[in-house]
Amino acid sequence: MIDTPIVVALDYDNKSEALGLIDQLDPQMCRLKIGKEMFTLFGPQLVTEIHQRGFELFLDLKFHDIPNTVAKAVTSAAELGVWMTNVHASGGLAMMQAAKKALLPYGDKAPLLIAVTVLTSMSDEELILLGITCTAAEQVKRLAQLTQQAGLDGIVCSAQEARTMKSTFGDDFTLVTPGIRPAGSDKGDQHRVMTPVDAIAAGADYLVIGRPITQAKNPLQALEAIYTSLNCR
Ligand SMILES: O=c1ccn([C@@H]2O[C@H](COP(=O)(O)O)[C@@H](O)[C@H]2O)c(=O)[nH]1
Repeated sequence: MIDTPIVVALDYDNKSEALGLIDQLDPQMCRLKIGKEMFTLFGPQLVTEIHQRGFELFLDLKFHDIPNTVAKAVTSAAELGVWMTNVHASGGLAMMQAAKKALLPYGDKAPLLIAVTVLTSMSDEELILLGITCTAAEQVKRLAQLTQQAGLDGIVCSAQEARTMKSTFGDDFTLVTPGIRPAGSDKGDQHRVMTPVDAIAAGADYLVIGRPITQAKNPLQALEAIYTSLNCR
């Protein structure tokens, strides 16, 4: 039984480099995530190689399409045996319901299915450019409500929204939070950020952490420092 909130985001264009890092990591200390870049480059074979190394995997492909297409995509993810996968909540209620229904035959072997609300790179100002005139926090709440109505397991949001999400949607509604930045680290393209310790205190269930670990001089040391700061030991 793995009991760690850390999910390391592997955004590499080089498979050997990614496997080199994975081979230093302990599956008890973190889960792994691959997204559009690595899955497009290396495909299901990479999923197999990660599973062979004993890690649970979040397949972060953020499906967003018509219901029939998304249902088939999440079925394909389930066939790969991944731990978690996701869709965009803005794909709508019918799309999310179709995705959820597609996973029913897998029973307790189904991946956790979560929905992306508002990307952590986005600010209130960027939402206005999309014609969304409420704040990011309000839009997250609206999409989380739709996600819960569709019966999904939880959402991707920023840790800044975590406290309100837990109190509104309950403890069983899983919160996966990227945009995690240890104090002093570079925000990069992330806008709604929080430190690992504050994110857990706010109620985040899983912390998705990429560059603060993968781009660190010593990635293993960076991961261990975060793990220890969370009192996981
Ligand atoms: O709202 C979202 C949804 C997904 N992500 C993904 O998480 C990681 C974050 O990486 P960092 O290097 O720690 O910024 C990345 O793979 C994104 O695709 C997100 O950041 N925000």
